[in-house]
Amino acid sequence: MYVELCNVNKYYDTYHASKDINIGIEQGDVLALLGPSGSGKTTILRMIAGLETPDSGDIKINNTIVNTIAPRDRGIGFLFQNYALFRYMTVFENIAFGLEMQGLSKQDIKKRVTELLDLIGLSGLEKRHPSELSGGQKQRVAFARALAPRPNVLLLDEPFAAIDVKVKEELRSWLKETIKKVGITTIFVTHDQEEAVELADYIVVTNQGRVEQMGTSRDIYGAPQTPFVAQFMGKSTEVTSYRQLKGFETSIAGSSAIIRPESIKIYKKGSLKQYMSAAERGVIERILFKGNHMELWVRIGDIVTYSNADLDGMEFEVGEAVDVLIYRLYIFEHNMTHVVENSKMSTDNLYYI
Ligand SMILES: Nc1ncnc2c1ncn2[C@@H]1O[C@H](COP(=O)(O)OP(=O)(O)OP(=O)(O)O)[C@@H](O)[C@H]1O
Repeated sequence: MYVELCNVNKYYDTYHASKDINIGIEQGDVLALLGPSGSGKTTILRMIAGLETPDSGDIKINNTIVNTIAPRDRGIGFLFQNYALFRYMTVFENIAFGLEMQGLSKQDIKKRVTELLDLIGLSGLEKRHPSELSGGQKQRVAFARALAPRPNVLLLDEPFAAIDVKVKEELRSWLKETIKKVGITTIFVTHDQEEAVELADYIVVTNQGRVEQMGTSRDIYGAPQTPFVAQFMGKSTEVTSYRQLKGFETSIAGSSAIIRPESIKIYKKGSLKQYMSAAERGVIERILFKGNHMELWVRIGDIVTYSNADLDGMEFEVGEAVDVLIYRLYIFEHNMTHVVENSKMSTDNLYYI
């Protein structure tokens, strides 16, 4: 592992902000720290940076314990959400800042800044001041400034938080490509699962100061180990009376289960040609227009859940009686998650529904 946290604990007075954190990232990989506000993501990032000191445990970079090494000597570059560019410096001066601190010659500084301007696609704008740049351009300059001294690790704290939605999407894919091009080990904090899934090779899900799960986004989405992770990754419905559902009567007696919207399909009453024995009777409670799709909320007994529907698919009305197929549940039993398919449906035939 290139960056590693081993049994790390951090208290703010009596508040236990990081609880026995064990995570690692290989050289060149991108890791997302993903969790709700207050779950301890930034505290982990700040400890890696050296801006906070752990109360116990070790932080290692390239196999060296760095607990007592000053932030500037850890070989780390930072990028924060609010750009933090120096307002009175030009783009060139901002990018050159860390290089001057390193005492590089004027000639070497010029060479490196030119190289970075090319990397961020802003060659020609070096004389501008931050006030003459768009939000996305400012963030690119901040990225170049963080990379200029050739750090071994890049830390990003909510890098897109202050950027508007459209620019954010563009900037995200640009950042992903650029990080991979440079090949730098990167750790970033986000509360946005879409951002984590798009950018990261590995995701660490944090909750109440703990690591709930670490893995690829596919692992975390497809095999959530805790109810928290299952609900945090994608919107879903938690149910306790899931054994009343057709096809799940003999399922494991767990504490609760999650129904994901993609595991449900809603049909016009009587239109189902197969799997009638697996179908529930439901009533449409709410229809929400979501721009490129609809959300159909349906009541099945005391369970209210929802699925997504195409805009050009079947049309439904609130109050309409419908047939509902539930393909799969994620059932939680102690610390285990079971992915359970509907026993009344043969998976061989799923594609013909
Ligand atoms: N310097 C501090 N002193 C006291 N408590 C702190 C300090 N910094 C953070 N905390 C507390 O520690 C907990 C974790 O904070 P942290 O900033 O790590 O969470 P986060 O997941 O990054 O949240 P956010 O997304 O809101 O930034 C929070 O309850 C926060 O109030």
